[in-house]
Amino acid sequence: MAKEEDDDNLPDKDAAKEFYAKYEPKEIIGRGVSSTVRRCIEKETGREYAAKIIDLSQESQDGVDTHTMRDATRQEIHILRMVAGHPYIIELQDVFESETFIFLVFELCKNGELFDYLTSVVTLSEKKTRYIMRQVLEGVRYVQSKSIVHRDLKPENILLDDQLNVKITDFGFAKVLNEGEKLFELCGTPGYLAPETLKANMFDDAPGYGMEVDIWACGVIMFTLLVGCPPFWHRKQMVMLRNIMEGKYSFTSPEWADISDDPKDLIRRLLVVEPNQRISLDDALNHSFFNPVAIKSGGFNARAKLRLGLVTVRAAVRLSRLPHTAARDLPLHDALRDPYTTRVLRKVIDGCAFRVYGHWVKKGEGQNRAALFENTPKTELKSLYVSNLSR
Ligand SMILES: Nc1ncnc2c1ncn2[C@@H]1O[C@H](COP(=O)(O)OP(=O)(O)OP(=O)(O)O)[C@@H](O)[C@H]1O
Repeated sequence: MAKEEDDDNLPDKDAAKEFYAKYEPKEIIGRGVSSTVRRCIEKETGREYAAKIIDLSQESQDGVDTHTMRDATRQEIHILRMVAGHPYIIELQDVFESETFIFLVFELCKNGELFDYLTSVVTLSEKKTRYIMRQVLEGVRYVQSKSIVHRDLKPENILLDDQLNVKITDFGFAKVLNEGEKLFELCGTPGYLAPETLKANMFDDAPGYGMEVDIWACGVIMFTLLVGCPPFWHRKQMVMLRNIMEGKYSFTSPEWADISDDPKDLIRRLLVVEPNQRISLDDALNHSFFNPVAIKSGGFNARAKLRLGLVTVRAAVRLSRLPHTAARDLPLHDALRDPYTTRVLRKVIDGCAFRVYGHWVKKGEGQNRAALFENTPKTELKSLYVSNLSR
């Protein structure tokens, strides 16, 4: 790394003697609105961590009060400590505070954001989605067990460690809820907002929202993982927000044709507009998507037997069709005439297009992978939230 860059970005040494005494900062691995994240090494053990260095003086220049920023960070630290000790939630290892900087030392997630992983693979198989979503739902269940609502769940806030295990992060919008308490502030990222969050902001008589908003966001994430584009996206944001409030999305784009019924059914139950009819996290984790052929030893389970029969028949049909569907047997003129209709080629085309153009070259109406990159409103929403805090 260039020396000037280090000089530019590393906080004054006097400001955080304790941090430098214990850790050796290395290269920058990410940037937030008001923070820089660096890999660092704990001197005593040689273990690697990620240090999020929050520049409070920078916040002051941007017009957000330093004290407000400090208080908001302390609140985030408080919540991070409440949710500590779960395998699918980011572990806060150390905190150092100085006049102008706060250092948060986290466990290092070598595989970065789920968002970037999805970008590199375009879509996830049902199996991978099952693996990731089980961990996400378990992590959120733990958060809820502490009466905390995260309010900003999305693939950017789900990090992956070196084993590709989920680590839910960014508790900047999280809040501890009292029994029966409802919230009204608008905060989060537009495409992931639950209908009740939008209604709480739009209608005076709205009942507010609670922890169910995180379950909705899990539905949006799961949909996005499977097909690589979000369920409610529309190029006009107002239409997208209306789609969310009406729960208007569909499984009609070509990718869904290859996806089985179980994940669709779970998404339908997660994306229920009425929060008290939305599936609970326990029920979501017990859904057949996570237990494909659960046959209990002992008693006869008709449902499981039927499912096993269906899976077996489907597998047999696929095997018998293999010679006709495999790419090596695809007639050249078919492949040239309409390659996108062939699944195996579709995957390759999507992957190439994505790598070349850096965005989704989309066919289905009303959906666009580029939407995944439209995160900028978060900044506006965050400052809205911070200004709410200062009231
Ligand atoms: N523990 C970690 N391990 C590996 N990379 C990380 C870790 N924490 C953050 N990063 C990387 O650093 C980037 C910035 O993280 P940060 O938490 O500052 O982002 P942010 O949530 O966008 O910021 P802000 O809270 O200011 O909005 C992340 O997008 C991620 O790529």
